[in-house]
Amino acid sequence: MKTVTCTAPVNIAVIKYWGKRDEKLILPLNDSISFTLSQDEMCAKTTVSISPKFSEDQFWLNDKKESLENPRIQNCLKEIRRRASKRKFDGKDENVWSWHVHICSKNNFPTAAGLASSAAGYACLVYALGQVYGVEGDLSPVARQGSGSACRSVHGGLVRWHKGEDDDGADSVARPIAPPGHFPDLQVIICVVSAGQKKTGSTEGMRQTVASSSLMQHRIKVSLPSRIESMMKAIEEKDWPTFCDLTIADSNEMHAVCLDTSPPCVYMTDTSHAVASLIHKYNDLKTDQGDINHKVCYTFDAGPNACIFTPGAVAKEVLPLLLQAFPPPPAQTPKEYVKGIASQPAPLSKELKRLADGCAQSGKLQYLIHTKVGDGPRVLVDPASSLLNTTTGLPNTTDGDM
Ligand SMILES: Nc1ncnc2c1ncn2[C@@H]1O[C@H](COP(=O)(O)OP(=O)(O)OP(=O)(O)O)[C@@H](O)[C@H]1O
Ligand SMILES: C[C@@](O)(CCOP(=O)(O)OP(=O)(O)O)CC(=O)O
Repeated sequence: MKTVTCTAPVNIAVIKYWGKRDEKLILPLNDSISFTLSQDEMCAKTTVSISPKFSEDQFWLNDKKESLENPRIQNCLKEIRRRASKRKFDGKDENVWSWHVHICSKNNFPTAAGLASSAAGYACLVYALGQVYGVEGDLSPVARQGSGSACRSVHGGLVRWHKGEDDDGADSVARPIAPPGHFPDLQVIICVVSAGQKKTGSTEGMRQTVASSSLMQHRIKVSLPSRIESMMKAIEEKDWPTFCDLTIADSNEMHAVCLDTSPPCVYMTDTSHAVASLIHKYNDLKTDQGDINHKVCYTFDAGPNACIFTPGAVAKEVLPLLLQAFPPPPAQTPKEYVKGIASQPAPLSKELKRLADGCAQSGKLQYLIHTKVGDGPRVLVDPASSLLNTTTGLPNTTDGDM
C-alpha cells in the first residue's frame, strides 16, 4: 500500500472567474487572477492510499462516507490514472494506475459556504493523487476539472488562470505570476457574515448569468480585457492603490452581473454592504489625508463574506475599526471572534472611532479570520498526519490536529 497526505490552500480571486465556455471541461469565459491564502488558518487536508488489495475506490469527506459517482471527481481520477499509465517505470509497480484508491479529506473551515472549499479541496485531491500515482508536470488543468477555481490553488502567491483557446482545454492552465511576499507583509481579513450553505452554488449561478445577463456581454467584451491588463501592470509595478481599485471594481461588477441574472443571484447581504461601505469610508479618509498607500480593498465571492486585503501596517488600524463597527455577539470572547494571526488591536483614533460608530452593527458578523498570503500545496511527511490507517487504508478516528 502507498499512502500520501497533502494540504492545499484556499485562493481568493481579485479578478473573478464567473462564466464558462465549456461546462464539461470547465473552461472559463475569461482569465482570472487570485491570491493564494496561508494554509496556517485555512486548508484542505487529504490522504490517499492505493493498493492492489483494495476492491473499490472509496471517499470520505469531513468524516462522512461520500459517493464517488460525482463526475468531477471521476474526471480528476481518470486523468491522473491516464497520465500514470503513460509513465515510464523501472519494472516495479508498472500497473499502479489500475490500483483502487481510498481518499479521505477534511477542511478546517466551513465547506460550501462561499469560502472556496472546492478550490482547496480539489487542488488537494489532485496534488495528493499526483504524488501517490507518481504523476509529474502541471496539475492545474486536472484540478480545473474538479472545480474551475481549484486550478489556481495549485500555486502560491499571485496566480493567473489563462482561459485558453483550445477546444480540449489543454491551454486553460494556471500559472504563478508573483511570489507570496510580492506585496510585502500583506494581510487578509475575512469577515464571515454567514458560514451556512448558500442558496445558489457558483456552478449554477454562473450558468444562469451566462444564459440571461446582457451586462455579462459588456463584462466579457469590454471591462475585463482592459481591467486584466491594468491589473497585471499594477502587480508588476507594485502599485497597491491601483490594485485595490481594480479588485473592488471587479468584485462589484461580478455581483452586478449576478443581479442582472434571471432569476437574480443575490449573494451580498446588508451586512456585506455595510462592510464594503466602511472600507470605502476608510479609504476616502486616508485619501483626504494624502495617505494613498494606506488603502485596503474588499472582494466578495459567491456568498456574503467579505475578504479584505490590507498591508500589515494598515491592518493595525483596520482590524480594530472592524471590531468597533461590528462588535462580537455578547457570548463570544475576542479570541473566538478573531481566528488566526494573534494581534493586539491598537486603540482607535477619535476620527476612526467616529467613522466606525457611524455604521456600527453589533453581532452581525459571525467571526473574522485574520490570515496572510501563502504558498501552494504541501506533502506532509509525518505519518501521524495521515487521515487513513496505513495498514487498513480506512479512516483514522483520531485526527485532532488539522
Ligand atoms: N476537501 C475536499 N475534498 C474534495 N472535495 C471537496 C472538498 N471540500 C469541498 N469539496 C467539494 O466542493 C463542494 C463545495 O463547493 P461549493 O462551490 O459549493 O462551495 P465553496 O467552494 O465553499 O464556495 P465558492 O466556490 O463559492 O467559494 C463540496 O460539496 C464538495 O463536493
Ligand atoms: C465566485 C468565484 O469564487 C467562483 C468560483 O467558482 P467555482 O470554481 O466554485 O465554480 P465551478 O468551476 O463551477 O466549480 C470566483 C473565483 O474564484 O474566481
